[in-house]
Amino acid sequence: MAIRIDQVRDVLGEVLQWSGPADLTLSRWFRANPRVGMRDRGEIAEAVYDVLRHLRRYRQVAEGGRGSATRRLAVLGLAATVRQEVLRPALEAEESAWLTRVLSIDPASMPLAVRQSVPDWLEEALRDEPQAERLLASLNRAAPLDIRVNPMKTDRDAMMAELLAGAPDAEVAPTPYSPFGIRLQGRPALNRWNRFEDGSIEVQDEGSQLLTMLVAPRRGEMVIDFCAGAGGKTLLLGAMMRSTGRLYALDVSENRLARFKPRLSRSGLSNVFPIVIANENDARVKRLSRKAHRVLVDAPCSGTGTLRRNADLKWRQNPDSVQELVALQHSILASAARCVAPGGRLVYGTCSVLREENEGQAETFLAENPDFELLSATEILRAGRAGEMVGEAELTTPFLKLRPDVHGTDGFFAAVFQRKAAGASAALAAEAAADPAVKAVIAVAEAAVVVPEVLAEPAPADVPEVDDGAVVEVPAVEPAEAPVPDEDTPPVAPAV
Ligand SMILES: C[S@@+](CC[C@H](N)C(=O)[O-])C[C@H]1O[C@@H](n2cnc3c(N)ncnc32)[C@H](O)[C@@H]1O
Repeated sequence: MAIRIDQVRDVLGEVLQWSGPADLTLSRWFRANPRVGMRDRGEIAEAVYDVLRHLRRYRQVAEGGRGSATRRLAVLGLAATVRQEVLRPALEAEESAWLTRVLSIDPASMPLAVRQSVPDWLEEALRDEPQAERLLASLNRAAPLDIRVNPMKTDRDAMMAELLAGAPDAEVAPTPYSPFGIRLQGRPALNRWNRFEDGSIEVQDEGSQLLTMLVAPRRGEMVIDFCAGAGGKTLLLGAMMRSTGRLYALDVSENRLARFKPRLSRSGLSNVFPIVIANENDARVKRLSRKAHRVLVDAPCSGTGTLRRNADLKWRQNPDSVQELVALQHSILASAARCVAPGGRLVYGTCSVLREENEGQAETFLAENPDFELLSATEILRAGRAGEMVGEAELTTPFLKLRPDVHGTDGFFAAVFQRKAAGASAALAAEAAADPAVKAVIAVAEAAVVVPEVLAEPAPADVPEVDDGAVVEVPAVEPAEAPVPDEDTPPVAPAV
């Protein structure tokens, strides 16, 4: 344990420089210390993430201690994540007495922002949310691991049965809302499971799955995933389209799209076209003007909904960086909207819990784009297979608003817009009518918005057989080697 304290202190020394995302710094440290075993890595990571979650409170209570401030933080992180009888023998008597004193401080005596360890700007932004403290507390808890089955290759029941056969002690449950999700608690021993490798499953938070389901693409459509990143949502979109039609996966990041390619080849999809764009106004985007039935904007955002997994984000963001994101989101949304065919659907989503990135952005969009109208996200989910699972009280606004304390997902927001098919300005209508390609698209899009969602469709008979070939090692914690997760779901917590 004495070594463990030093290890956590060393990692914190690097992570608290804020030179990059904590998970990357941690990976770098593990690579530089290859003799640290898998179990030890897990313990180090847990203590480091605990400190990042509770940094402000720990710093305040640890102010009075002696010795290195980083060591004090390391001891507090370990006190929260390993058993006291393991930790205490590694502490000097004075340090142990200090720990006892510090642990007895009642958090209720502290201001909200200290108690819940958030910067003032974030507390101010969230204080008027319903049950604000409960929300903040839930963002400080470790998240379970959600995986999503690939409906092109298997189904949830089969995967759950297989999972339980391989790890009977695993705490496994279907996700409550998404029909594609499986939730794993704790650290199940699944590290010899080949289903990541054969594309049957992906790591993806249930909230991310639900956001994607709002797009509800249909077979044969033209769909654009405008901010596809490493393709977490693209893969589900492609499967919902049953590998038909055309799905353009756009992103400005060549690296992220490169990380998407191996996932895409595992997935069994042949309808996806990844395209690197220079920016949201790229000429290739302009060529897609009014052509798409469905466009998803999974916007770059503050990530404040994912603090359970990326606690460092709250310390690495500030009001100015959020403002920059808001401006970028506005510009991306404007360009993406131009790609939507009359009658087509535009879904704007974030993994943020900040109003200005969410409702604020949606309201501005509606004010600036009178040819779009807002659809009810709740109704769309009800029409899909998530329908019977979405309770009345849980999704009451026209937007999709998910929170860890209410839905058990990361914090997500989505707004669904539809470009008016009739009643669009005369100029737009004339332009559309003049283009036979667009005309065909309009007809399909108009049909698409009134028929039941693609999720309600029965699975086709030609679902490929599940390949139960070679078993591969899926290592824990090390993001460079772990299965690539959804962008919103970095692989920091439980090991698979
Ligand atoms: C939230 S992430 C996307 C996550 C991804 N959809 C997934 O589910 O895995 C936002 C993405 O937007 C991309 N991005 C940033 N600026 C952009 C722009 N101007 N146009 C298109 N994509 C952009 C980023 O590179 C990043 O991959």
